[in-house]
Amino acid sequence: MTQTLPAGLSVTARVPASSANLGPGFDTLGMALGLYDEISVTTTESGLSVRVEGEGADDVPWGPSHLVVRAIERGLEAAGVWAGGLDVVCRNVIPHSRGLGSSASAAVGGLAAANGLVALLDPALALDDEQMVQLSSEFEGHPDNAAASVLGGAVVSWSEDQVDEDLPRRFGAVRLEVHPSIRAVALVPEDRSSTSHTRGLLPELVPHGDAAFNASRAALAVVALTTRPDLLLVATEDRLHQQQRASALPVTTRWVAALRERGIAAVVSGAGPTVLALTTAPFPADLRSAVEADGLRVLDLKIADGVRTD
Ligand SMILES: Nc1ncnc2c1ncn2[C@@H]1O[C@H](COP(=O)(O)OP(=O)(O)OP(=O)(O)O)[C@@H](O)[C@H]1O
Ligand SMILES: N[C@@H](CCO)C(=O)O
Repeated sequence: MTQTLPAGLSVTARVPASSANLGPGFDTLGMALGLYDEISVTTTESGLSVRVEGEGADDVPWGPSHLVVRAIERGLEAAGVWAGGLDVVCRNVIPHSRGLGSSASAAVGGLAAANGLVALLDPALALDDEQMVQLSSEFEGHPDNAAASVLGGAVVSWSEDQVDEDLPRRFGAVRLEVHPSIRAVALVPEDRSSTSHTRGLLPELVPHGDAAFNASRAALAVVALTTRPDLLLVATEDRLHQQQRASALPVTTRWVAALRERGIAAVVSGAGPTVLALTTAPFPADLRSAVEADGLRVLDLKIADGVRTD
């Protein structure tokens, strides 16, 4: 039986950005980064009001097609709960289309806000982390980003083959506790890049040798991230997607190579164009100046916990 949320309930979800792939873990590894969007939702008697502040405010629709609104509705539907009306305020900090998982954060934030409202009505109806990973990955399509924003830390995520087209694909993820000495630095270009465009550059088939190369590095990445940060440079090597996307990401490719030459474990963040550097030492001042002079922002970011609501 559908239950109705009374007007006047409010929640705020604080959802981290994420970086997918981490080099060799294409469509699998991810990490939550301490750059947060905030989504406040209040139930009303009727109607929908949407306000967006900050990143993307001029680009995203302020109505029912807004990603966050669709995710809130999906979250309420999954819990079997209905709202007469909603007042939604998005305070966005995560840059859009830069490889920092903004669309997954929007999906996770909307679902978490809905879940927070559901919990106020009846905690027994609220979704657990496993269901949040499933729904957000289904909704957005990239479990490596979505699971990182749900669970925090670093994640190993996976999707199962879809055996029945009438049933949703199944997704799963586990959180890894990142070694406390590892810090993340994001080099964020001004230019945007579309995930669907750079995915289109990937070949249908890959050589067996390259697949084996990446399997070893992805497995090693789990070790390096959790207990052996000294192995990060070798553990972040990739042969499956970064070079294949290089023609669309010339600035990114140049900085990944320059940082790696200096011994810093740099990778393309998600589908780019951001560069993610994982390091146990402070980011060198000369490199920081050179990157900034090239027009990229340099962000020192914490490895974040997952989405929170209050
Ligand atoms: N907070 C948001 N609110 C509404 N729409 C959003 C929000 N964040 C992202 N989007 C939508 O998602 C698009 C970006 O998705 P895309 O997958 O290309 O990049 P990304 O998620 O930022 O990066 P990546 O998936 O490579 O890490 C934006 O252009 C916008 O349409
Ligand atoms: N694994 C996905 C992440 C997109 O954010 C890709 O690289 O296309």
